Amino acid sequence: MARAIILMLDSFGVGASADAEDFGDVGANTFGHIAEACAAGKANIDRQGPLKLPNLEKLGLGLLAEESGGERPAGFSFNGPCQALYGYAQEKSRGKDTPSGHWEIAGVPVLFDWHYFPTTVPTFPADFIEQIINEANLPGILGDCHASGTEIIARLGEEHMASGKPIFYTSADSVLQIAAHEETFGLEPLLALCELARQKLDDHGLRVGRVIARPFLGSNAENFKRTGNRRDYSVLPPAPTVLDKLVSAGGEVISIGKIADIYAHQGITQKVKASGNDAIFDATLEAIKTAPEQSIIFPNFVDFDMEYGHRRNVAGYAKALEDFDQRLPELIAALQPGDRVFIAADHGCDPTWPGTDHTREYIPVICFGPDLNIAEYDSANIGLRTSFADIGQSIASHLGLPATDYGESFLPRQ
Ligand SMILES: O=P(O)(O)O[C@H]1O[C@H](CO)[C@@H](O)[C@H]1O
Ligand SMILES: [Mn+2]
Ligand SMILES: [Mn+2]
Repeated sequence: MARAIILMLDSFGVGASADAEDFGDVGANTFGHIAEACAAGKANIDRQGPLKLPNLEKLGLGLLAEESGGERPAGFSFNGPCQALYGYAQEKSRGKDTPSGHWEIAGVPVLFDWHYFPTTVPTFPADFIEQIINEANLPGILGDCHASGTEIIARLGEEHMASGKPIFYTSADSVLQIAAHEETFGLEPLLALCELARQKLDDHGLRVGRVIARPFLGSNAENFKRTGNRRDYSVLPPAPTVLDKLVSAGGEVISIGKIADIYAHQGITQKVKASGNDAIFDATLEAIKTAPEQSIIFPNFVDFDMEYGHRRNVAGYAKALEDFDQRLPELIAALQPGDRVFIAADHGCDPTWPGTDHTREYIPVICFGPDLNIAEYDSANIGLRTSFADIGQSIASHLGLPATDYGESFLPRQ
């Protein structure tokens, strides 16, 4: 039995990476700063005191974060021995966005430049917007600027409901986001509009990573809330990922949450819809119980990023981490011999950092399994990995798949 389970903690960075200066992120540290705030009593909403992640800590989280961030996060003191391989990885891809991080983890770094929209207003090309307005028969659009998604629906949501004009915005990532009310505008029209926008961007030769549908509900600025019906329209990864290689070899790739969207539905054999970290955890446990041999089970825990990192909500992020940690024993108990669990992230999103964007950071790399014998390694510490692709290459080795073009495996080839 050989299976791989990738627990993607979306945005859980462990310290500014060597190239953070290029991104204005020197000093960022998602994990380190959350731990620091908790230890200082500054994150006591729905939780209390120092950050407690005992299960992740036993897997080497504190030890690896000391190496990646320069000091042991506040409140973490476990010195091993660890029942896991632990290290940290630097991103080769040029962007600190979600697709770049995910694709690189699957063995395909993004070595081209995405198209980013300028911070000037309007931000989107006039001819592109004109075409969209004409073809979708819209009364116009709102926004056309850089914004935080929750802030812009509070600011423009009521005008949107009254006028029927959808809200177009972007961020420091290569994204075009369209927010619209799920009832007054309608979910299906919003999804159709996003598909049209995806097509037009591609026609214009604009290499925009994702068009994202952002439906919301509510009646006024005080109570607008985004729903779980978000959809991402991604371009295809530029080369076959380890997911594609497993599908070609007849295996199963089970997407849980937004994974399928991030890989543009390529290299995926089953899609499990789940929204919210807890539901995603439940779906992951279910897949672990039922997935056949030669499977990749791949959940993305998006709340860390979407609900807490971008919202700069330190206490919320800390609580979500503690909730995740508390459930890890359930997952460990469900594992079967031959399973390898990888805990990783796709970029940072330090909730103490200025702005609302991602931060260029190292990611944690933790690997364990019931029959992974750490004694066979010189050390459980696998140190600095020079690409996230080491994870994809290790999965290729473990599942006996053709090697990916990038990355060095830290697992033996089966
Ligand atoms: O502020 P919201 O809409 O959550 O946007 C965030 O979500 C986008 C996609 O993950 C990112 O580019 C980031 O800006
Ligand atoms: Mn992400
Ligand atoms: Mn994000």
